[in-house]
Amino acid sequence: MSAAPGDPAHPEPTVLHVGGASPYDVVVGHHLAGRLADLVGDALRVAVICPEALTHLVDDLVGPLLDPLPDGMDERDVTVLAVPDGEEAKTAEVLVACWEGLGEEGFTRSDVVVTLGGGATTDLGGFVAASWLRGVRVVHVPTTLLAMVDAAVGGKTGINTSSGKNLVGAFHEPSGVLCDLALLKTLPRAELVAGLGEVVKCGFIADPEILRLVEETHPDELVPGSPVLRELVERAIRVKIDVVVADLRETGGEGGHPGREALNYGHTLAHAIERAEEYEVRHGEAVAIGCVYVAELAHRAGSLSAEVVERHRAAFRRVGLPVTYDGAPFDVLLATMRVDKKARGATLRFVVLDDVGAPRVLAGPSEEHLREAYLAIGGFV
Ligand SMILES: NC(=O)c1ccc[n+]([C@@H]2O[C@H](COP(=O)([O-])OP(=O)(O)OC[C@H]3O[C@@H](n4cnc5c(N)ncnc54)[C@H](O)[C@@H]3O)[C@@H](O)[C@H]2O)c1
Ligand SMILES: O=C(O)C(=O)C[C@@H](O)[C@H](O)[C@H](O)COP(=O)(O)O
Ligand SMILES: [Zn+2]
Repeated sequence: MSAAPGDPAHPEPTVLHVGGASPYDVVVGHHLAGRLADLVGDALRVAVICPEALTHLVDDLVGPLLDPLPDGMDERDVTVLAVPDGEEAKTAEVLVACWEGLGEEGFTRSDVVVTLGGGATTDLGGFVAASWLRGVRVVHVPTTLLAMVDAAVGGKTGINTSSGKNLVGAFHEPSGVLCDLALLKTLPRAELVAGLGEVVKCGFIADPEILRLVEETHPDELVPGSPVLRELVERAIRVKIDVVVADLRETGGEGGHPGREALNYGHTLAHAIERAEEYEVRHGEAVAIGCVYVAELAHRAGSLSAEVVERHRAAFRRVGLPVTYDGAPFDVLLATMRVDKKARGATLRFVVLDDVGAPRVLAGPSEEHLREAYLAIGGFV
């Protein structure tokens, strides 16, 4: 993450502004560590929440926070709170351990949490910041494609419980997000591909140009450093920003648009699959399966053409994501889907499409359609 100003191989950073009551910027570019100091400002204490496996990235990130110190500051304490990798970090036990860490440091309301990691880390670290002293500042430095295009933006934070995914959390917007594309170079291919699941999702719910790029680009070109990957990243972030600015707290959209729930496209089944697989399946992979499932459901409910259903299969497959699932009986998944956040009482609600870019909520689909759609993605009842 060392600074490389004016690097001719990389264009200037793109600054994407998120408006609203707590505005902030999402910066996309290369070698952005130098920008962290401005975001941290005059905080005396900084806690970096980071998976153990990525702590080697911390020195480059925090170096500019310590040298030079802001005018008038003669010391700054930087603490690293190392957390378990991936989904294992999103537990009540790890949350409590982070609170204890902040308590030991005497963390006050003017101090800042920095998250460095994938979406599991930004979800956990964001919730630590949301809950400590009822809310301290957080800056996200996402290190996976998925966290850059989705998890770090928009202020949804949380952890899992034994009943399911993200069932405890808060809306807590970051003070800034630094998407340093240089960090993606060490990301395993399977993790990059998982991030493309959320990118393709954004294509279906709001930006057909994303689909065109995916359909016309050879998948081998979707690598860190490629202009097309950068364009996909920026387009997906723009989709997310537009949605969260209009409906930060997921209270609903206007004119039939589902509002923020649109970003949950494919997630009702995806979260149930993740739980059934004890989080051994990547989130982005489960989202791909979940999107194909809900496309099949919409088709049966009479809203989506067979052609667009097949376009789902082709687009997710093209980037290397799964589009079938047969790991759990339908009733097991249905039981988990009943505690999805979009459900209301006994009524299941899904985000479906009438067409590309035209999402809406389907409430209370028939159990027959739910089962048929599961069979259509290779499942069993
Ligand atoms: N809050 C939101 O709006 C939101 C949106 C989407 C997803 N999510 C959540 O995000 C999580 C998934 O995030 P994810 O896909 O980033 O997974 P993740 O955080 O589990 O990271 C995946 C793996 O990549 C490794 N890794 C991360 N950065 C790396 C790098 N630069 N080089 C090498 N290895 C690296 C991690 O150590 C981990 O093993 C899920 O919990 C999901 O629910 C939240
Ligand atoms: O930001 C949102 O809103 C989303 O729904 C984005 C999803 O990609 C993300 O996985 C989110 O964490 C799901 O939220 P949840 O409310 O279903 O837990
Ligand atoms: Zn998601």
